[in-house]
Amino acid sequence: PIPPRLGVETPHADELSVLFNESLDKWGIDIFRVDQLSNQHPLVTVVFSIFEKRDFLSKFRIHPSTLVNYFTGIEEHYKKDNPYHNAVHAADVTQSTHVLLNAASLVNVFSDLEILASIFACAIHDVNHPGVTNQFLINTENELAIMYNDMSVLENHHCAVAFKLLQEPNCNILKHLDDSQRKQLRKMVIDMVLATDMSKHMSLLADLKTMVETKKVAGGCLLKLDNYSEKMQIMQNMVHCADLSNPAKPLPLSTQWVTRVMEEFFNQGDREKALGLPVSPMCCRETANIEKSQVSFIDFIVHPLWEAWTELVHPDAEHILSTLEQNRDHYSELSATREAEEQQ
Ligand SMILES: COc1ccc(-c2ccn(CCC(=O)N3CCOCC3)n2)cc1OC1CCCC1
Ligand SMILES: [Mg+2]
Ligand SMILES: [Zn+2]
Repeated sequence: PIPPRLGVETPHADELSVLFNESLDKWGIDIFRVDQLSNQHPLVTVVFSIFEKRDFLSKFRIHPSTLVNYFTGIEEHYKKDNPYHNAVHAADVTQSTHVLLNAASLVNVFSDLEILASIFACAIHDVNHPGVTNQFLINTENELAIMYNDMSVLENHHCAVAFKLLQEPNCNILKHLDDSQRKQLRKMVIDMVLATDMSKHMSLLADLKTMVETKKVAGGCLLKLDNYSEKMQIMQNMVHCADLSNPAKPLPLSTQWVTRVMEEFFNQGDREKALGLPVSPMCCRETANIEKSQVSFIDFIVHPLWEAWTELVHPDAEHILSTLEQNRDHYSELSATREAEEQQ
């Protein structure tokens, strides 16, 4: 049976293909509308449409139904009742990276295999996420923390689940890659997914800043990216930027992500309270200051990262950085009014 257009069966196929024709390559597509129009298959349809647009089915000889089978399996392994770490987040990070890859200054920097690896890594980067943080799994001596010795527990798990699923029948999308390509892709995907662990953030950003400095010296072009580690640094930072892109999206999208991540954090806080564990920062629904937390998250983590990325791909990400700065000011004003109200 040939798979449906857009990779999913939906009564809204026409509306969805119009949305993709207009916005698949755009920063700020309404990914929540993609979720609705795709009959709750946002990841399958986003991956299928990106693979088609980049001609990956023929380039890598992937049968459409193998692609649909595999990413349907991946999508099913994203927990639907996670408010934040669900298939919509995976679709969002995947589509965001697809847009970042189209930056003019990144043209001809990456091979098709590197682009395939980046898109694949985003699609699977949080698969089977349990809706709690690494620290929670470590503190509760969860079997995953035991399995991975407290090191990037979630990120190791996401990789393992994704590659195990490839071995299911009619799911091996890498079947027609040669051995060397498959080995390279596997290494690149692991390197990118493990770099989405927040504990790697500071070293990743430091490397990016160094690269931006050397690029400036080299007259502003991304030359000599022939060695693996420099190219991988860019790919890791690109996926990490996409993973931290919520505050840099148009405000109506950003606020929905804030609601979702806070609900997931508060659920964790409830569980920590019930277990008599200390409640993690920002996880207490009674005391958390949502707007204030967003302002510090942006000021200390997201803005420094996007500032460095914007310099690297100058001038292609200026609009993203300015959206981030506008959103930051919005949350800051909200936080000030809330504080003033609480004074009265
Ligand atoms: C929309 O808001 C957010 C969106 C994404 C993040 C975020 C942080 C780190 N990542 C990367 C994955 C990771 O390491 N996580 C996943 C989130 O939980 C912490 C471990 N993602 C944080 C966000 O807000 C902060 C958390 C509450 C207020 C400030
Ligand atoms: Mg993650
Ligand atoms: Zn993520």
